[in-house]
This record gives sequence, C-alpha cells and structure tokens, in this order.
Amino acid sequence: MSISVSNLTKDYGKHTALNGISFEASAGKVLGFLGPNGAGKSTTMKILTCFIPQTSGKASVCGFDVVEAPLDVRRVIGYLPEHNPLYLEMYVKEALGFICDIHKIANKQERIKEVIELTGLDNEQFKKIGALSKGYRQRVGLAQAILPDPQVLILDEPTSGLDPNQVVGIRSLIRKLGKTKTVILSTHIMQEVEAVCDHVIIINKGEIVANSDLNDLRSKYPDKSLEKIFITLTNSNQDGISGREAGLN
Ligand SMILES: Nc1ncnc2c1ncn2[C@@H]1O[C@H](COP(=O)(O)OP(=O)(O)OP(=O)(O)O)[C@@H](O)[C@H]1O
Repeated sequence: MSISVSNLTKDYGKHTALNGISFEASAGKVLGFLGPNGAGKSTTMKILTCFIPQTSGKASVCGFDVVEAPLDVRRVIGYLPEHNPLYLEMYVKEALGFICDIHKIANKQERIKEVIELTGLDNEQFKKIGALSKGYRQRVGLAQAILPDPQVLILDEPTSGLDPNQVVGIRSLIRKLGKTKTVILSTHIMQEVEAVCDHVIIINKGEIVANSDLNDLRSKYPDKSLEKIFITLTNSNQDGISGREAGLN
C-alpha cells in the first residue's frame, strides 16, 4: 500500500478534528476525499505530508512513517495545499527551476518544458507568478507538485478557482496521473468525483462514514445522486440515517 493510515487522531486543544480514522490507498487509483467543511480533510492531508503531527495513531507513505521518516515521506509526495503558498516575486519558469534544484532533478529544462505543457502554462510561463490569475496560480501549484514525478500526489481542492475550460484540462491530467500514481484529492464538487475518482472516502466530523469504490457506492444507493448520497451520509437528520447505519464503513 502506498498510503496506510491507522487509528489516526488529531486534537487541536480540546477539539478532536480526527477521531481514529483508518484507510489505505494504492497506486493506479484516484481516491476522492470528501466531507463537509471542517470534517478533517485538510488535517489528514497535512499529517500525511508531515506539516503537522498527529495526536495518536500511525500514518505511512510508501512505507515511510510520517513521524519517523518525514524527509523520506516528503521525497515521495507531491502536495498541492488548499492555500497554496507560491513565490509571487518569481517568474513561473524560475520558480519551477528552483523546485527542480531543491529536488536535484536531472534534465531540468526538459522536465520544466514537459510540466509546463502538461499543466497548460505555455502562455504564462514568462510571467511573474504574482501577475497570474487565481486559476493559473493553481496550475503553477500543480506544476510544482508534479515536477519531481512523485509516487504519491495529495491535492487539496485542486480545481478551486479554475474556470470550466481549465477544470476539464486539470481533471484529465489528474486522471492520467492517477493511472500510475497514488492520488488523493479533496473536493466539494461531486461532478469532480464522478469525473476523476475511482474510490471515495467520505469523512464527517473526524470519522470515516464511507470508504468504497465509487461504483459500489452508487449501486448501494441506485436511486440517489452522488450529492444526495453525500448529504445522507454526512447529515444524519436527512433521511434519518447516518453513514454507520448505512453500513458503508
Ligand atoms: N490550526 C488549527 N487550530 C484549531 N483548530 C483547527 C486548526 N485547523 C483545523 N482546525 C479545526 O479542525 C477541524 C477540521 O478542519 P479541517 O481544515 O481539517 O477540515 P476540512 O475538512 O479540510 O474543511 P474544509 O472543507 O472547510 O476545508 C475544524 O473544526 C477546524 O476548525
């Protein structure tokens, strides 16, 4: 398994953001990580990418424990955070070159060219990042994440801020990357899940309420749209059932 999470808990002071979640993810699939605001998606991603430590439980990426071997974890992961920090004063190509240098990437110019094409940054490559629109900045973030060709990609709301044309391109890129890599993507957009994900984990109030192949989830609720399934599983008042009762764990 590329990603293995076992009984992971995160407390922020008295608030429990993650309450003993466990899941696994493997290469060749795109895993959609869904949940309402404040469910714990970003917290999970930040733990997996070694930005914050868990309170208890275990998480490993490609066999490397996030606490014991954070440098190894970071080496195998590409991460696009929700609020993606970028070097606004740098030119696009300059920033990508900088990332190449950090990762000691061979064939630097070739790889930058390849990634610029993949992320559709051709027309913007000579601009300063600070001069780019929100959508293009998002593309730079994605370009930076995939530049070292990581085995695992963790993408926190990767299409936020993109216009519909850009969304289509980025989704197809994510699908392509997901054929060989382990991709975890967090999103609120159900169409995105339908378009990109093979497997979904739905998290609610720090607990996993569904962990299922997307097709299996659909067949369990044949009359419901994915949106409706999501609402059912994350709001126990709706339809009067919770995810646990629905047996989707
Ligand atoms: N640094 C922090 N200090 C205190 N509480 C935090 C901190 N970061 C997150 N939380 C809380 O932990 C819970 C989970 O937050 P998290 O950002 O992981 O949710 P999320 O599922 O990513 O939400 P969203 O979809 O809104 O981005 C929320 O209640 C949030 O307020």
